[in-house]
Amino acid sequence: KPEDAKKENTTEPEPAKPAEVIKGSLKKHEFQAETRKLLDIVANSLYSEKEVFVREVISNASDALEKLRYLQATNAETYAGSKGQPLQIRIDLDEAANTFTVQDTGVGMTEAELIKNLGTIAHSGSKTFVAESSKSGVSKDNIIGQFGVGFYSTFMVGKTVTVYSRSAAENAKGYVWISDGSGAYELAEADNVAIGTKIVVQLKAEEAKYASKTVIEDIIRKYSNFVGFSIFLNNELVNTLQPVWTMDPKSVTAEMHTEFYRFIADTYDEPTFTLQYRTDSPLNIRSVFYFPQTHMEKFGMGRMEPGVSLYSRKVLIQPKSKQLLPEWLRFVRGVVDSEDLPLNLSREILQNNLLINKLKSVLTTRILRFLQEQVKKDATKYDAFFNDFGNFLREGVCTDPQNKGDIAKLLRFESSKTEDGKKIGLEEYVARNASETAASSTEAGAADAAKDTKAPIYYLCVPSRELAKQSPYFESFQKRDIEVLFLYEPLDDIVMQNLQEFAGRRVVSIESSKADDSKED
Ligand SMILES: Nc1nc(Cl)c2cnn(Cc3ccc(Br)cc3F)c2n1
Repeated sequence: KPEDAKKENTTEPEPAKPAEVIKGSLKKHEFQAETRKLLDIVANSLYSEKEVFVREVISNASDALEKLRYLQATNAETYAGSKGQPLQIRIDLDEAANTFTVQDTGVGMTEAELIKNLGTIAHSGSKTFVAESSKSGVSKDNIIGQFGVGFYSTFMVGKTVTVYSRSAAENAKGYVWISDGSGAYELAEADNVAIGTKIVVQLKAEEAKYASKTVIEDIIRKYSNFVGFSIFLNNELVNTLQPVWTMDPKSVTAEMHTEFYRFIADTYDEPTFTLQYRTDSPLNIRSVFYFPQTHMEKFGMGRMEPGVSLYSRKVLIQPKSKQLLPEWLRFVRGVVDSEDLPLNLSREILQNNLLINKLKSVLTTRILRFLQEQVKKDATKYDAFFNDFGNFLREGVCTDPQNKGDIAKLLRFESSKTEDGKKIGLEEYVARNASETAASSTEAGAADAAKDTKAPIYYLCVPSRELAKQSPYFESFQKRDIEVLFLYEPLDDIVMQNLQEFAGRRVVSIESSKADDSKED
């Protein structure tokens, strides 16, 4: 695990091993037509950014390590031979030779798997794959990862790819697989092949940047920073941050959250609030959300980008996704990881959208409940947060009808009965004006009558308390000791018009005709 590797010194010089040697002669194999079509798509048109080949080979390596760890635990005797090796991923770059090499000490491949792994996958998925990948709404980059055909993305940047692999099963032989990504590959037995898989990409001349350490380091940090195995780049440990969202919340310290928050939010402040949320139903979710201390929109510095990234099994799928939370929650930073989001082609894209929408509504509800808990926990701290972020919540009342009732509970106002500067919420207002019944009940249907029999929530839009006191409208309410909310924020008028009612009570401005009812008592 990366945290274990931290104890090992991070620049571990790898003892030189004898180079692999081909045994016998290379045998040529033609790809089946199916496979070739699929692999052409992968190597040429599928990915929006070529850099994702790094993510794909690291994900395959991570899966191979995961698989070996499982087999060592369940078939100890068969896999005893591999016990000596640390489970890790090494990437070595050679600018002179213009090569990118990734090696894992994972379960490795037998000769049959080297042949099968590309063929069958292509065979099983290629029709749906080709059909869906053209219309898929979800970013295509992630679909390949599911097939493990991600390996073939190396041909986006490689003119020749050589794979050395030896299965971790006892007495397995080592093999070498070579291809230029066209219709064929060569295969032979080889000596000095370490258990696991080593992929040597001879880079195209125009892709030499992928032999640069800084380029590859940035790509690893972007996509694969939380892979559960140590990743060494030119013998230096790269992935040191822990995937806090997958850890037991009790074992994550505030410092770990702050470090992680600063990494994902690319900022230096600390989160005001932290929510770590995990559930297995209605779908698997491991998530963490941070509420920043400050934001730029209040200075009119333009609209903030959403800040929650979508991962699947610790691998970045969609950075700063726009689909995970409603727009008015764009100030929230964090990570959502769900194993249930296969993004693969067997499900209708529509279903994926249903999955994403289900995820969005579960997350939004949980965040609203969390913020309501913060109001009760520390109203002063919450009010400070509300002073800075209140406009996002006001926007939510106006743009998210499904959640507007719950968002309204988070709004805070001064009133004719609060001390100057002190705020209350709508629930508090309702609770202490519950005894009131409205003066007149109309002949309208039962529902309306219910609404009318409960005293409305009265408010006054006014720049300050002093001006409220001078308002002729307010005078009559003051005389009858009826509490009136003071809305100092211009936006609040629109918010209240959008809200219309709360907890079964109409929300009424004392400057409007509707408030006249109260004069009849
Ligand atoms: N690292 C790693 N380890 C394992 Cl166990 C597997 C199994 N499949 N793949 C993908 C793949 C498939 C065919 C060829 Br040729 C190369 C290749 F990387 C793997 N990659």
